[in-house]
Amino acid sequence: MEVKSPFKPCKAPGSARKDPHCQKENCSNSPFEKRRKITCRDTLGSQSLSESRTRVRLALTIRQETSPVNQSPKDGSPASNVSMQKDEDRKLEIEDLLNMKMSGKTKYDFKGKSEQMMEYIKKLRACIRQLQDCENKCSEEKKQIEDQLIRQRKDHKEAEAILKAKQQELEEGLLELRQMCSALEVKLTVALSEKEALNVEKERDGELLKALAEEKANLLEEVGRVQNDISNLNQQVGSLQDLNRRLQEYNTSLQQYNSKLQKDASSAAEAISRVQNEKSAIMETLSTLRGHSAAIQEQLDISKTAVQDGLRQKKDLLEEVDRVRRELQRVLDERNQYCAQVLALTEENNCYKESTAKSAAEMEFLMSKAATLEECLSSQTEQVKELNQQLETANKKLQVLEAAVLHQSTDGAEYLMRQEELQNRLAEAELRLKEGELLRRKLHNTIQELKGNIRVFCRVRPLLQEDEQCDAEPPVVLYPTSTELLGRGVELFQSQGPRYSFTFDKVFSPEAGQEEVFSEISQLIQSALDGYKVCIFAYGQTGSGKTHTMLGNPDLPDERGVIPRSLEQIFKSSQEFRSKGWSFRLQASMLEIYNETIRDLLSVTKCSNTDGVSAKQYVVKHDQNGNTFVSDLTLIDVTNWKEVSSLLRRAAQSRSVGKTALNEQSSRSHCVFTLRISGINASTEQEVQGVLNLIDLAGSERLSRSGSTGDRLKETQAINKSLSSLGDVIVAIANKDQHIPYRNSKLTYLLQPCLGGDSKTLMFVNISPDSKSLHESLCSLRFAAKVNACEIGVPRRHTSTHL
Ligand SMILES: Nc1ncnc2c1ncn2[C@@H]1O[C@H](COP(=O)(O)OP(=O)(O)OP(=O)(O)O)[C@@H](O)[C@H]1O
Repeated sequence: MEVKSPFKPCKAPGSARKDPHCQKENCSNSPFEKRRKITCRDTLGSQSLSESRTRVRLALTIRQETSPVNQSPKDGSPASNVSMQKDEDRKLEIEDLLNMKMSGKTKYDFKGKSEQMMEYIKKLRACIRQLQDCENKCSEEKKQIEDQLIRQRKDHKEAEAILKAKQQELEEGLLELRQMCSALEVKLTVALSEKEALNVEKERDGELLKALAEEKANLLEEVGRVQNDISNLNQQVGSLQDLNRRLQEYNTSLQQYNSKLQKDASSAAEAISRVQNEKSAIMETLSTLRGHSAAIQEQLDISKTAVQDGLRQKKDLLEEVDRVRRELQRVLDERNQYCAQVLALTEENNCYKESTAKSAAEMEFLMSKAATLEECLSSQTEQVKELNQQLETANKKLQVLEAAVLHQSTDGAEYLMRQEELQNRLAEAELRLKEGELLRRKLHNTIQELKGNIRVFCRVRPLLQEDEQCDAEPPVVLYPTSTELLGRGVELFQSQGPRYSFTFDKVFSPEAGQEEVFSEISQLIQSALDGYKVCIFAYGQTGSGKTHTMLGNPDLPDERGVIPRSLEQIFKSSQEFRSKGWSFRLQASMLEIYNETIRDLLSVTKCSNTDGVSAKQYVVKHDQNGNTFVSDLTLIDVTNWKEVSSLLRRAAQSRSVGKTALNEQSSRSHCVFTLRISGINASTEQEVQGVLNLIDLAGSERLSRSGSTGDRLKETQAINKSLSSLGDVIVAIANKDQHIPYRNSKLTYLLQPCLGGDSKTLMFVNISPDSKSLHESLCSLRFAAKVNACEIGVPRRHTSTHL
């Protein structure tokens, strides 16, 4: 049975209202469309009632789902609860409506069923209206929600903008923080490097502390020894009191002697200054005289050329006079001839006159001839007169010239006399100068003898390699400029560290050249010729310039060191002394002490075994006169520098050198050059015996700094041992100990007469200005200061006279 729907039928599927949310045509998903479809089908009566019910149920369900009231059931407000209740009731109502069954009185009670159906349709319509109302409400609610959504989006956008601004602010803050962070990192690295530097400093301080502790221990030992000595001395006090009285008497006499010596010294100093003043005055006079002499010499030269010109003129005039004389003679001869002819003619004329018989023509002819001859004679006479006049003038000229020559000669003689006089004065001044020099030398020796100290010169070498020069550290060596310390003081310091000041007899800065250094010691070298023992040694760390100072470069005149210059001076002076009757014999020897073994550097035979150890056992001996000998050592007579130069070259080839961390070519041994000087004066029979010892010691650096291993380590240990023995000897001498440990090393035993005896000793302490060598330089300067304070014996001249 078909049920006719009261609703208008659907026209066509295409004319159906479209769901604004759905793009597809005939989309059946929207609740509105679903509901309309249900209506259409009911109207058409093509669908079953149960299907219509299902559709209404579905529409109801969807409505419930899309209802904003149903979307927030949990908000718990009373209004929402009431609406939910209403919805629930409506749903139940609709459910009941949908479940309702059409039933007639009979199976064919269509009327009853139709009425029921109408009723049912009415209810359904009411339902639909309600649903439409609901839907309208829903769309209103939706609109509200959309407005709300727009507002919320706007709020969201604003919030987003605020957040963005905040984010930007935060990013800027972050950037700032990052910059701060990097600055802090830089600060941190600086702080770390400072910390490292402080650690290094601390380590150095630790080393210093260690050295001080060692020194302290030594001092404590010393104190113990001194205390022992004191107790011994206390025991001896009784016996010494007696001695003391006698010593006091002796002391007074010594004091008197001392004051006398001091007076002598002051008078000697005065005499020196006087002599120096005199010397400078003499030098001035000498230079003036030299100026005069040069001017006179010039004048003399001019006079000599004038005299020579005069003589030449005189010679010319004499030649002229001779020539005129010869001419005169010739004219006179001619005149005589003419006179004779005239006489003969006159005689003839007389004869003719006597014999008048002859023809008048002949007579006339003869008369005319006589007249011509007379004319000729008169002209000849005039010529003679003229020539005589010329002769007279020439003679006068000659006289004038002779007078001029005579005058010039007297002037020349005068000049010569003056020159001779000046030369005599010059010779006299030079003699006085030499005498002054001799006196000065004598006084210098006296002062040095009175002083009785080992003299110490400090030499600071220039910065060498590029890395030394590019060192960022400021200089570590300073030279005080106060009048008192100028040229004598030296200071070591490190930035923010303490300052160490030292004073020596002379301090040479890096600018001082080899000549300047030698000029300060030339007097000392000279005293070797006067019969003294002279010892000069160079001490310092490796690479500080010991070899440069002692030897230098013998092939370059400006670079020659102490050894070549000393020998040149000795050769020159010994030649000069020859004129005073002196003749000298000079013998050179050279040895090195390597690993506590002596090696002869001038030996021509190769006498060392494979280890470089000499097969010969060289033994050091001292005789009663304090002379030192080394057995089997080669002694070579030398007479000039050339010979010495070849010896030095030979020795250099035999020397033990090696490479250390501090010097490419390091001397690994102590090298001793000795010149024995024996002089004899034939006229006075006086003899002198001098010795010149020039020593280049091996480097004094610590083991750790030398970077030595293996053989080098052994060498360094041997070097350190001998140098520390040298220190012990010096300390013992300074302390005036009864026992001086000379025998502790070959070096000290060899130098015994120089250190404790009667020789003149000078020590060069060489230091490097490099900041890395500061500690080594400090050790060297401390050692040198100890040496400077050390009083040794009074130097003695070794002379003898055979009468
Ligand atoms: N006063 C100076 N002027 C210029 N150069 C110098 C000076 N002193 C030293 N030198 C140079 O320094 C370098 C090292 O010097 P030298 O070899 O004399 O040192 P050293 O103390 O003898 O070393 P070592 O103990 O290792 O033999 C050399 O190249 C030398 O020419």
